[in-house]
Amino acid sequence: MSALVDQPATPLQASHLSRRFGGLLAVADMSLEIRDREILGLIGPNGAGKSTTFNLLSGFLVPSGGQLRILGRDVTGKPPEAISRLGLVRTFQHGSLMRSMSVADNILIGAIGGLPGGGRKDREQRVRETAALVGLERVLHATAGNLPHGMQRLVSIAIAFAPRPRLLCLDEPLTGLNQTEVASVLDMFRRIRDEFGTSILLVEHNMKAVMQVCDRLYVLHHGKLLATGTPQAVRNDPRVLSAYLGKANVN
Ligand SMILES: Nc1ncnc2c1ncn2[C@@H]1O[C@H](COP(=O)(O)OP(=O)(O)OP(=O)(O)O)[C@@H](O)[C@H]1O
Repeated sequence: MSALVDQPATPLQASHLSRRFGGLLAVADMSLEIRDREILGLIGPNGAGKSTTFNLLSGFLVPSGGQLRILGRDVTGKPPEAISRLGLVRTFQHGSLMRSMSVADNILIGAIGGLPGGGRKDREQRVRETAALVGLERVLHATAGNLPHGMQRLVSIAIAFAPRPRLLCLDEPLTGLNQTEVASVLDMFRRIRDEFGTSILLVEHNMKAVMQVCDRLYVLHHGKLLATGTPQAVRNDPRVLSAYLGKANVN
């Protein structure tokens, strides 16, 4: 029997990524991977390099050095559309919805990308299923921009998840949500991981939520990787505690 057994490719692998802005090295020698079916958190104090890393991983910034692979393919320097075609979809910190359109039409925009050969019925079904998953089924026909802030956040997540990406990258999705909303969004993330096999990357400042929902964490500090591991391991890492001291409480 052959010893070479096909291994499923790692969804995302970044090796020694760096990014310079003029004289500032915002991200240096960043190596990380996002594994199958995991919720991965990217955390660190303000200015640590989280957004820059997130933009490098989704193709919105071209790296100054290093390599990026999605599902085993080298996509270093490729534009965001090429990366999203391979199954990585991202959201934006300030939301990514069309305010004057209905919730259903917003989700439809996301669904179309994931159902290139699908007909109207397939798309409508995808919109309904996605709305039900994120808890928007009762406001499908409302104008997105008229919804309360928490629901608008859900619309952004629904648009991103409608094409059923392999990798869902969420930029501060919990900002402005109350405790009840946070709890239900965390449950939704777990369902997306468990029922759809999607890997989720979270950049998030809400430490309590990150510690609850993430399988693994990468901690950045001054543009470099400071620590990685389970929330439990990271929480007890003296280097992490010292990086956060006086800034935010990692617990
Ligand atoms: N477009 C840019 N031009 C110049 N400097 C930049 C640019 N984007 C980010 N930086 C700098 O790079 C460093 C890392 O910034 P980045 O936004 O990635 O950090 P962050 O961890 O996301 O911070 P925050 O938690 O405050 O959002 C900072 O010093 C920032 O000022």
